[in-house]
Amino acid sequence: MTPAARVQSAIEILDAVIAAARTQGAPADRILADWARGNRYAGSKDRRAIRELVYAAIRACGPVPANGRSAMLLRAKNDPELAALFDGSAHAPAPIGSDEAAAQPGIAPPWLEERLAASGIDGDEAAALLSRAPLDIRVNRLKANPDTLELPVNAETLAVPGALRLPAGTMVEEWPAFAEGLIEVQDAGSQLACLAAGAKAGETVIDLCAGAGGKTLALAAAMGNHGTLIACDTDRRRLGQLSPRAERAGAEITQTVLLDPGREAEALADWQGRADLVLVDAPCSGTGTWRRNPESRWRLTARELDRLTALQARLLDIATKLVKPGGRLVYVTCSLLDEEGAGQVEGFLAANPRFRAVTPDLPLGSRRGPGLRLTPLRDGTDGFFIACLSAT
Ligand SMILES: C[S@@+](CC[C@H](N)C(=O)[O-])C[C@H]1O[C@@H](n2cnc3c(N)ncnc32)[C@H](O)[C@@H]1O
Repeated sequence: MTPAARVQSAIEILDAVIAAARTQGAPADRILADWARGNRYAGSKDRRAIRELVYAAIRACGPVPANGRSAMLLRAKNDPELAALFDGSAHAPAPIGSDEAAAQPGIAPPWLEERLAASGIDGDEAAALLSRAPLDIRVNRLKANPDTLELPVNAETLAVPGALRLPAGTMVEEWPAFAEGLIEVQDAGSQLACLAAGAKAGETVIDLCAGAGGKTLALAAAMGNHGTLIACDTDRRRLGQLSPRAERAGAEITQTVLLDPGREAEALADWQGRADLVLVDAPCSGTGTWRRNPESRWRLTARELDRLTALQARLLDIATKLVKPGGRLVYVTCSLLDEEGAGQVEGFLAANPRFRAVTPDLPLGSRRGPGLRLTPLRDGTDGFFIACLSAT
């Protein structure tokens, strides 16, 4: 493909990404993969270049752009080489019209930028939400020793025990160490959230929103495979991914419980007041993960944020009933909005005097209200809010 044809293809893919963002359709990664499958003439270099063009354009636009061309024009404004490729030749984008409008730059749609700023995320902190994420792995202590594990490439050691950092795009899934369950792909921020949970051998632990079990596996490793570990979720497909992962990781203590939305407490009736630890890794807006899914900021609405904060409050309420006297509740979101983090937990503490906040002892992060916050700029992780709540 010529460089100009790559730009035109990127514009068409952006059109699909924008349409999907407006209709809650497929994520950008899937749209790119589908495009590659349907356009076999594009070689690996073409695909890589197109991917770069698409993601750079997504990152550059704040509000949802009108179309793919206006998003690419925004980038072309500051890149004369890119602008020169709009030459109207075969498969190239049409020449840029003198009055043609480029999309609006920014960090996010204005309402969301305002909410972030009100939560103390602006300037460089906000810009870093759209930086490129590295690839972090967790060494699985059930099967490997972080000090002696040999990997095909040199990895950076991090302040997080057992965490290693690799360049983005490293194909770890092809390594024997991955197939054998010696390592798991997991952002260092997620690993810190698990560290904050402080799960210990012999405990009864409930991972209330386990998804595909990323944190469940880390909890099993922290527990040294001793105790009871219950992974719950309302999403059958995600929860179904846990068993094969647990098998590969040698996480033998994990059990799964599929929850019915609105009737979660019923499925967990046997565990009321029995858990040493309940982890609520709550569904959230994901503002801390824009490094990986930059177009997700075009999907979020104020109404969806309200739905999420109400769901988080409900999940916290369900969790309180599971925690035994002297136990703990650890609340985590990968969001940097206070309404999903510090504000949510402040409201919880006001309504639940049985719980008090304890500052998690972590090598990274900074205080935010009753919890701790990790940010891409300061901590080099995805954005997270973590609160440790101890019960009397
Ligand atoms: C942030 S994700 C969890 C990620 C997972 N803990 C991990 O480490 O990979 C939030 C999860 O909450 C689940 N969820 C949504 N509503 C729920 C509910 N009412 N009860 C339990 N889980 C719920 C979602 O299906 C999603 O998997």
